Amino acid sequence: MPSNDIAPAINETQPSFNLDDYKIIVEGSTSILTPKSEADVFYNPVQQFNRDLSVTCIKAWANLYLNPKQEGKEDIEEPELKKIKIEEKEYIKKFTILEALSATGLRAIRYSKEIPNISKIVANDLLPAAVDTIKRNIEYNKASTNVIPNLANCNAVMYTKEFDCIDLDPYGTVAPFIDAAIQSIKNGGLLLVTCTDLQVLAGQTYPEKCFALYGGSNLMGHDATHESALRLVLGLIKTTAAKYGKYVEPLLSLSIDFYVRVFVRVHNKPIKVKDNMSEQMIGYMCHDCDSIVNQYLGKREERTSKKGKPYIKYGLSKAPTSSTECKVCKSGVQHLVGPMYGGAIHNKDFIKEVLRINKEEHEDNIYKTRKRIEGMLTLAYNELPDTPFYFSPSKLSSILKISVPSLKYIVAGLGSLGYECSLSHAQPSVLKTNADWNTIWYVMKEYVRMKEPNYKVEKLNENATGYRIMTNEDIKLNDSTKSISFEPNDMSYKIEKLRKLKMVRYQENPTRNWGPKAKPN
Ligand SMILES: C[S@@+](CC[C@H](N)C(=O)[O-])C[C@H]1O[C@@H](n2cnc3c(N)ncnc32)[C@H](O)[C@@H]1O
Ligand SMILES: [Zn+2]
Repeated sequence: MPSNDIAPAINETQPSFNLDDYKIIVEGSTSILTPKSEADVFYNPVQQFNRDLSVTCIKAWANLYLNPKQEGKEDIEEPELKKIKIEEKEYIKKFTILEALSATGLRAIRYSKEIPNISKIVANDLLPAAVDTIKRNIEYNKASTNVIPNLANCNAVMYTKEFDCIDLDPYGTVAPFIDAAIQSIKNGGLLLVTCTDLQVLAGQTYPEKCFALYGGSNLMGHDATHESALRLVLGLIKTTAAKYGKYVEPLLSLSIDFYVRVFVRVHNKPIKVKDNMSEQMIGYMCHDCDSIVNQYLGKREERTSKKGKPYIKYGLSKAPTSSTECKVCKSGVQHLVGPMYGGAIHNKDFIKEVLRINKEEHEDNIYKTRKRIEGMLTLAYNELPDTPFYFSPSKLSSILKISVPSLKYIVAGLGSLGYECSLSHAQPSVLKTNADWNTIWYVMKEYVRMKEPNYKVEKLNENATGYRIMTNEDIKLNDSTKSISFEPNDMSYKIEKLRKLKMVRYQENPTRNWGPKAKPN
C-alpha cells in the first residue's frame, strides 16, 4: 500500500550555476533555464496550451471537490483531515501533486506558483540530467519550499507513495504508467494524462500496437478516429482501475493538436465498477460508407423489486448488433473496432468551473493560450454527452459525389426528425448526433433529392458506394409519421449560434515543424 509521506530524494545545495551559461524561457509565472550550448532536456513551447489548461483544471478540481464553496459537496475522504474539520469547523484542505515525468520542472514550478493550497509537489524524472535541470529551475524560481526534485523511475514512486493529483506527460504512450498511477492516487483524486502517440492511437498503420497498448483498436481511417483515441485511453484507465475496485469518472477529454489529454477523477467505489462492462463497447465499422454500429459489452438495467425497491441488474448483452452486410451500402466488409469506453467523456459542471476560472481569474499575459482554452472548452461543453463519434458531411458528400452542403442544412434535417446535433471540439465541420447511421444517410439522400435537382445517380459507377447507397430502398425512416425538412429550426439555430461565436476554436499550426518533440540524446 503506498504511503502518504514524500521525502526529498536529494539535499538542497548552494546555487551552483552561472546565469550566463543559460538562456531563459518564460512561460506563465515561471522562467526556466536551458543551456545555451544546446538544450539537452525537454522543452516544447507548443505544449503551453497543455500546461495552461492543466493549471486551470487542477484549480477547478480543487474548487469543486476539495474545498467546495457550498456545503454538502463530495470531497476527498481523508481521516486525518476529517478530524480537523470536527474540531475547527473551518479549514482549507491542502493537497499533493506528483509530476511523474517532469523533464525541466517547468510544469511543477508553474503549478506551485499558480495553484493555491498545494502542500507538496514532487517533480520527478528518470534522468540525472533532467533532475539537475529541475533543481536549477526550482532554485532560480525560488520554488524550493514546496517543489521537491526527485530522481527515480516514476512507477517506483507511484507504487510506494500516495498523491491527490498525478500528472502523466510522457513521450508517446502513457500505457506503462497507468497501473502505478491508479494505485498511487487517493480517493477522489485527479489524474491528468497525455498521450502523444497519435500515430498508434488514431493512425492507420499500427492496429496491433494500439491493441497491445490500449486493449482495443481505433477507428482506422474514419473521421472520428480522434474521438476513438480518447475513448481508448479512457477505456485503458477504467479497466486498469476496475481491478482495484476503483471507478474512473471522466471530467474533460480533449483531442489537441498532436496529442490527447484526459482529466479524470478516481474513486474508491467498487459498486460503480460494476458499470464498467456496460460502458465498454466495440463497433462494427463499414469499410465503404463509414457507418458504425455500436455494441456495448454488457447489459445494465435499472429494475424495481416486488417490494418496490430499485436495483440494478447486470447481464450479458445481446449480440451481434450488426449483420455481416452493411445495411446502408451493402458492403460485405465491416471492421471490428474497440473495445473502448463508450460513455460520457466530459463532466459539464467541471467544464463550467474551468471556463469560469479561465475567464475571471486568468490574464492573457500569463495564460497566452487563454482564448483557445475558452474556444475549445466551449465546444466541449456543448458536445452531445452520450453519443460516441461524429460524422463529416464533407466525407459523406464525396461518397455521393455532391458538393458539400452547409452544416446548417444537415443539422436542420436531423433536427426536423427530432434528433439532436452538436459540433465536436476534436475536428472542425463535423457533427455529433444521436441519430443512427441509417438516419444520417437518409438525411443525406433526402438532401440530394430536395436540394440537388440536377443530380443523376446514373452517372455513378454501379459498383460505387454512392450508387449502392442512392439505390438502396431500405434507407428509410422507422417512423412513418415523421417528415423531413431542411428549413431552419431550433437545432440549426443553436448550432449556427455556436459557430458564429468569435472564438479561437481550432488550432492553426503555430510553428514550423511543430509536433511532439523527440527525446533528447
Ligand atoms: C515529455 S517529457 C515531460 C515534459 C514535461 N512534463 C513538461 O510539461 O514540459 C518526458 C520526460 O519523462 C522522463 N521519463 C521517461 N520515462 C520515465 C520514467 N519511467 N520515470 C520517470 N521519468 C521518465 C524523460 O526523461 C523526460 O524528461
Ligand atoms: Zn456501408
